[in-house]
Amino acid sequence: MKRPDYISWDDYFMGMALLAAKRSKDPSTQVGACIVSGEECVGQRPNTILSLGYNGFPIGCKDDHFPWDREGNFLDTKYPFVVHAELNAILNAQGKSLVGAKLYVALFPCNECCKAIIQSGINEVIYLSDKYAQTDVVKASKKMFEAAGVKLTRLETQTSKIVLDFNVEMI
Ligand SMILES: Nc1nc(=O)n([C@H]2C[C@H](O)[C@@H](COP(=O)(O)O)O2)cc1CO
Ligand SMILES: [Zn+2]
Repeated sequence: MKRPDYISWDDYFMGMALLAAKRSKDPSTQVGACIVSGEECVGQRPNTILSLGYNGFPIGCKDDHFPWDREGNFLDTKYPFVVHAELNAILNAQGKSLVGAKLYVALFPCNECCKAIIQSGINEVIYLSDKYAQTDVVKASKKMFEAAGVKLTRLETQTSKIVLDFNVEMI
């Protein structure tokens, strides 16, 4: 008989996004994104991970030379420099077609990532938290997603926690 407590596809892909977030050096907010092929992705089997990304500075912009601060003069903060998880995941796909793909991300995408998501052909965004729903950034995103016909799904996970234990001898 099969193991009953295996994780669902949705929890698996959101888990991958959360694991990617662990690579982020942002001291306050770590975000990860996972892009997965959908049923209608040409040349791809469904449920295949196409790309992953997390928030960080662009290649060559060293974490030791660029600021991670949230406050101060604009150029002394992370905001002009950081690449969001969603955009990094799209760019990390390195030209692979994302038409008809799904994007899993913990936090609802901002308006800038929203534009890149729409233009890349991703047609569904699955997220966990919409804690900035009241901001104009998220309102602008929703306006564009709706106009572009991108499906928005808040994920109700089947499991509340997944623990990774590197002590494989214990298995
Ligand atoms: N959807 C998102 N994806 C992201 O990768 N981020 C990143 C940008 C920053 O590095 C960090 C937010 O910083 P803070 O303002 O909470 O200290 O998370 C932020 C959002 C929210 O729109
Ligand atoms: Zn963004």
